[in-house]
Amino acid sequence: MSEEEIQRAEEERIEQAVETSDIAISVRGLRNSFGDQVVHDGLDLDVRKGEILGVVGGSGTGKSVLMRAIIGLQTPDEGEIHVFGESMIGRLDDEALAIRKRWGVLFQGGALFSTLTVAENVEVPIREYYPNIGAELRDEIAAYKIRMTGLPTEAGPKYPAELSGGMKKRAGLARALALDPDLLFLDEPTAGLDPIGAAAFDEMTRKLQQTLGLTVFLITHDLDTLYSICDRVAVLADKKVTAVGTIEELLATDHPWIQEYFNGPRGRAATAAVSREKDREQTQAALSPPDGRR
Ligand SMILES: Nc1ncnc2c1ncn2[C@@H]1O[C@H](COP(=O)(O)OP(=O)(O)OP(=O)(O)O)[C@@H](O)[C@H]1O
Repeated sequence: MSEEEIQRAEEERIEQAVETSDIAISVRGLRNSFGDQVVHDGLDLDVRKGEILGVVGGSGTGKSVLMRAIIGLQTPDEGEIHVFGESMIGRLDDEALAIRKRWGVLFQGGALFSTLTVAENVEVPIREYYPNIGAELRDEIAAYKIRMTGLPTEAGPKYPAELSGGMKKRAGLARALALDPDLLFLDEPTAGLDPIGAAAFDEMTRKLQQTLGLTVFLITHDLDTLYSICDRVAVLADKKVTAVGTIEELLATDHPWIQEYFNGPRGRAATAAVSREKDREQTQAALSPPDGRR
C-alpha cells in the first residue's frame, strides 16, 4: 500500500469510530504537574458525543491544561486519554493526524496569526492538513466558514488588529471549523465580550452545534453560557472533576464551591434570566395557534 492509501484507510477507520462511538472523549486517571505543582491527580471525565459540555472551576484549577492535554499540547505524567476510542497519549504527531483532523480549537482570545488576514488564518489548517487543495477551493472554503460564523464577507481580507473582540472570536471560530470538525474545543469563548455579544456568540455556538452535530468541550466562567447552552457541566476542583451533570444535578450536591458558584448572586441572576426566557417562550407558544396561522 502507498503512504496515501495507508492514510486514507486510517481516515476511514477513524470515520467509522466517530460514527459508532457514544463517548467522544474519555479521560482516566489523569495527572499533570509543573515541577512541584500538581494540577490534576486522578482526573476522570467522559464527554458524550453530541453534547455541549461546560467545564468550570476556580482560576488555576487546570481547565486549560486539561484541554491542552486532550489535544496533545501537554504531555501528562500519568493517565489515559481516548478521543473517539483512539488512545491519544504517546502517539507520534503523524500517527494521530487522522484524529486531529476531526477537531477544531478556539483558544483563549482567538489566537489568530496577526500577520495573516482573517481568510488566511482560516486557511491555515486547510494548508496544513490538505496541502493538495488548490488556492481557489481553499478561498471558497474560507469564505464559507467566515459567513458561517456571522462575519461579513468583507472581514476576509482584514487583519486581526482591524477587528473588534467579538469579530476576532468569530474569526477564530471560523478557523476552528475549517476542516468540518466533529469535535470543537472552545476556551472561554465569551470572555471579554459585552453581554449582548456574548449571548449572540452563545446562540451561534448552539446553532452550529445542532446543525453540524458537533460535540463541544467548552471552558467558561460565564454562568449565562452554562445555563443557556450547556447540556452538562463538569466542575474542576481539588485536582479532579469533582462533579459532572446538568445544573440541576450539580445543585443537588453539597460541594461548597458548586453551591457558592451557582447559588451566589450571579448564579441566582442567571437562573432568573433563564426562567424569564422560558416563561416568554411558553407564553409565545401559547399565543401561537398550533398550525402557525394567526
Ligand atoms: N506551561 C506551564 N508552566 C508552568 N505552569 C503552568 C503552565 N501552564 C499552566 N500552568 C499552571 O497550571 C495551573 C492551571 O492552569 P490553567 O491555565 O489550566 O488554569 P485555568 O483553570 O484554565 O485558569 P483560568 O480560569 O484562570 O484560565 C496554573 O496554576 C498555571 O499557573
